[in-house]
Amino acid sequence: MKENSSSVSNVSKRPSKKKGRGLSRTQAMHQVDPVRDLAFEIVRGVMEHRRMLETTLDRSTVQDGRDRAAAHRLAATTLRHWGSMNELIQPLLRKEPPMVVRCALLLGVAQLVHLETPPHAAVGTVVDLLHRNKLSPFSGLANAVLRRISRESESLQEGLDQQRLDVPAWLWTAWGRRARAITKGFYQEAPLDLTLSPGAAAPEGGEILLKNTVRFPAGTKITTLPGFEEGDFWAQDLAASMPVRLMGKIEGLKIADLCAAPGGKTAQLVSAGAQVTAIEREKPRATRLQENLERLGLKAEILVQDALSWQPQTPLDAVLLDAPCSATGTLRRHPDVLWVKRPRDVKALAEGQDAFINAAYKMLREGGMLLYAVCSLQDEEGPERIKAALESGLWQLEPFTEEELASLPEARTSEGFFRTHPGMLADKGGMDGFFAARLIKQRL
Ligand SMILES: C[S@@+](CC[C@H](N)C(=O)[O-])C[C@H]1O[C@@H](n2cnc3c(N)ncnc32)[C@H](O)[C@@H]1O
Repeated sequence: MKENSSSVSNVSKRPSKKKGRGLSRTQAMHQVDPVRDLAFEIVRGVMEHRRMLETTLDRSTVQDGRDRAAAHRLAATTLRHWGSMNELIQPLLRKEPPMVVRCALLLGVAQLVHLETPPHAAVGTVVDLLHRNKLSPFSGLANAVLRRISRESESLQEGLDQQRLDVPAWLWTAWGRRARAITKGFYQEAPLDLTLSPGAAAPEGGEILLKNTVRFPAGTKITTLPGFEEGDFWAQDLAASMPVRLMGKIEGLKIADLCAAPGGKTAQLVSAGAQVTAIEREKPRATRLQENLERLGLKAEILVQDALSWQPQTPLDAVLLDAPCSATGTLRRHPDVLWVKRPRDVKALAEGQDAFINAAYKMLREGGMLLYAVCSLQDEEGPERIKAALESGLWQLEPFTEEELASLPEARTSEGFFRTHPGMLADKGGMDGFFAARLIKQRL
């Protein structure tokens, strides 16, 4: 499957003008290629250290926005197709190369097989990358493997079950019958969905998906759209906009948004007329939430604290819990999640989600509503959490009705939960994976 990546295919290395002091001639010749260097760092971070892609990007000294975007795209493509590309090179290796070399090789394969980079550039830049990283002994191997792939990629790919290979076994099993559709969905780059501020007109050129949600093609920069500075909209995937919609009429209600930053759902709650307390534990993220609301001209009480230990002065009408989760629903944007998360992370997150549900119980008035949501595809973080909450006897499920989900009927489960995955709405560009359920507080 080819991905559209003019940015990477057009970026060639920039040979250094001057010889660096103390560098060998070869190193000096090949010292500047910020895109591949950053992509290499990102992929190594994920595969060697289980470090999230965004963490490496945040730490990077590469400033140029186009270089960062091209590096992100190259790294994301490599991570998305890691499993099948690994299988592709396997028969061409006589010995197992160290992981660092494998990262460089697969960056090359991604360029050849998925990004339409001209073979001489893909091979040459990987060889240079190895030289720059004191891995020159592997340059012959890279040359041989990548040249062979560039000549024979079609026949070498024959019979490979790409989708199956690109997903770690534990996730493939956990996704069950949804696995193929999910994988096909996450191969696509996510479009840009905007939620419109009350009364704002949609910027031209978008496709209206639902009331107040407009879709622009993948790669659209939100800051370049007219109306951004004026606060006419914010970025929010269609699926992510659904939990608040599913809270129904909330005008005038006292609501806490327990895990609030960067604030997409807080903005929806305030726009719908609720009195909102937004709680966020991380200070920098709370600052971002504040800035986002200011741009949109919306007001909420923002508290920087641990929602697990917060108690309102008077019981609340509703709580929105967009709980910390494995984020497997966001694989289109974050393919690193595939390789960073482990089954034990999901287990620990599920325990945390139960703790948040119990904390929410103490905040609500009797009959108050908990809207539970996670951007996860895992049963343990979705239906299983709700089943556990119901078994406690503290809650009653208020199923989402057919009318409430008339615009997305395939997202309604037989239990009355909301559940999406990246393969849904495929003809319009897909959507994130989300789970949501509505619980009502019962008397003890
Ligand atoms: C899934 S994100 C929330 C996205 C947000 N609801 C939105 O729509 O923009 C989870 C957030 O919860 C925050 N968080 C995690 N644990 C928390 C806690 N114990 N108390 C408050 N916030 C927490 C994280 O810092 C993160 O910003």
